[in-house]
Amino acid sequence: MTKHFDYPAIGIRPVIDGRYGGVRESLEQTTMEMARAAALLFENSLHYPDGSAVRCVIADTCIGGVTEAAAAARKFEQQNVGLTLSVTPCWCYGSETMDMHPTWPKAIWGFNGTERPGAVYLAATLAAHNQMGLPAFGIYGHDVQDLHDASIPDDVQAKLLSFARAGLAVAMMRGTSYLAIGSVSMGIAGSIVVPDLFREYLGMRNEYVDSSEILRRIEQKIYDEKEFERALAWTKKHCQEGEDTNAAAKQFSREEKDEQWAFVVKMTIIIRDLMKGNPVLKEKGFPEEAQGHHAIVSGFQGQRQWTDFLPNGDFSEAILNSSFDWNGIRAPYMVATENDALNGVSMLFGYLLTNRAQIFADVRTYWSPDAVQRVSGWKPEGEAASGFIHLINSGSATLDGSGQQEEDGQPCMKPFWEISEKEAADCLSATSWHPANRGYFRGGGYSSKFVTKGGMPVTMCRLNLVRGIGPVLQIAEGTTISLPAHVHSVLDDRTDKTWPTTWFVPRITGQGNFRDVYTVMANWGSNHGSISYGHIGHELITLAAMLRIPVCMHNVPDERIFRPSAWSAFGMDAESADYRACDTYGAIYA
Ligand SMILES: C[C@H](O)[C@@H](O)[C@@H](O)C(=O)CO
Ligand SMILES: [Mn+2]
Repeated sequence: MTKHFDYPAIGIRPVIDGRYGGVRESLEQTTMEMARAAALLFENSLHYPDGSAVRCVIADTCIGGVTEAAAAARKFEQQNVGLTLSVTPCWCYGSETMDMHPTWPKAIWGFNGTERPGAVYLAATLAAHNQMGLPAFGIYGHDVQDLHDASIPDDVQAKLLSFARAGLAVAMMRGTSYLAIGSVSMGIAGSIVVPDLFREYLGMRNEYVDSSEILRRIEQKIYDEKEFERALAWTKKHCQEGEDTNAAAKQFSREEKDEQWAFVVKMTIIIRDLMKGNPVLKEKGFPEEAQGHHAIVSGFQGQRQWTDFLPNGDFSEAILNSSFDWNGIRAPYMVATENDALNGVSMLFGYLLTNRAQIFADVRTYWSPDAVQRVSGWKPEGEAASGFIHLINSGSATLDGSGQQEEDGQPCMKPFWEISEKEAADCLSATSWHPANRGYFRGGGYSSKFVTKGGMPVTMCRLNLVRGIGPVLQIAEGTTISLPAHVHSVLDDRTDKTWPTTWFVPRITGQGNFRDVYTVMANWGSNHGSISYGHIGHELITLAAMLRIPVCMHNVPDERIFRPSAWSAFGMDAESADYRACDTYGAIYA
């Protein structure tokens, strides 16, 4: 487990007018109070992936000039700060006080007052940031506040939190790894793992193990055997086996099926250990294996060499991506099926921004209203009136995606520490585990089947690599829907009905790639998408700007979009400005 101190902190820089003899003294307290208020907001609102409160580090003194700026930078380095917020209620000296760290995401909150001009410092210092190629986010309130008003207005809070969530995501992924287990799955471009992307844009490294490592660990019992017994008993009790839809001649015997259950449970423990390590392995004489690959996200190739003769990874991927297992309710592990690293990164973005488990899915079918009516006799209405998209893939969809958790009577997916025992149990009850379709998976295994409850606000995203541009991100906010039972059956049964299904309607704007539901699907850049609970498109946009990844398609309203101040110097067409700004600054770790 990561220790709390290992998570990066938010560094807070109280910036002040350096003139002693009256001005500085009169502002010391107000400035420090602003820093404390920001820290309190972060600590009370934001959590690390283990559920603990976010840590803030405030500079020891107000920063009135370069010496104090350097002292703050030194303190921040020592205390594992990963992003900074400068706050000030007054005029101070821009380039003399600014945060000049080359990679920390930065923001400045300039108090919108008029007794002293914090917003003037903000503008002056943003100009310095832009002149020096160190983009920073600018924050100041819409309404003028009185100098001693210590409250943080709602609009300022929203921007502070968006900045902090995205900045923490940047900081938390840096220094971790993507673990590829196996290689390229069925020619899927996203599983051609490109190390330059990880190193230059995300600050991550790539680890690679051959899938045979899983077999070795199974054969040589390199796993916690006690945990395995516990895990198997739990699985037998909580994971109900579903109908075997294979032709009778292709069905495995009961004995073979039971062996496969034991196999996939071991695989699950082993994939987790490969990612994170496990001290029990050291006690068993495997100190190297005990360390793990420091992986914040992984992918399992599976198809085809592995699944052509061994049980598939569906159980392992689904359980690891969920917020619960035989060890209770716990943080999900990000595991991409088909080793689609680009979708794995998309999941990681959604996860780090929300602390919620993610649904990995094929973006499989656009169902037009006419097609639905033709095959089911039902004319789609309400949210389904313009058609919908069938999201479905065996494996990596989190069981949290069944929608059995609730907030205010509505289905939702929660951070693990808010999930009740009953909600976890309900997700498991809503899921059946079917012997894998042997046409695809000759070696068997078990695929998770659930149908996502309608009514959840969700955001689908996907990172693509485009030769000549680099990475681009696409984002579609929308909602899950429920279909009338008979319509669901007709549509679902035409596909791989032993896989988890989510019916998704993106929010349509009538324009561009969001002209209609069909156009969203037609412009999706790959076979996969990652689906996060909530409408987090604006936070993905802020994160993408920090990483210098342009957003090629989104349906987020303008008023929610928050990018570094420099972006507005690239012109008034937001999309084109985003592309040129990302191109100008380049990957942050290049
Ligand atoms: C079983 C099949 O090979 C599926 O896994 C395939 O359609 C995909 O998921 C492609 O993304
Ligand atoms: Mn797929």
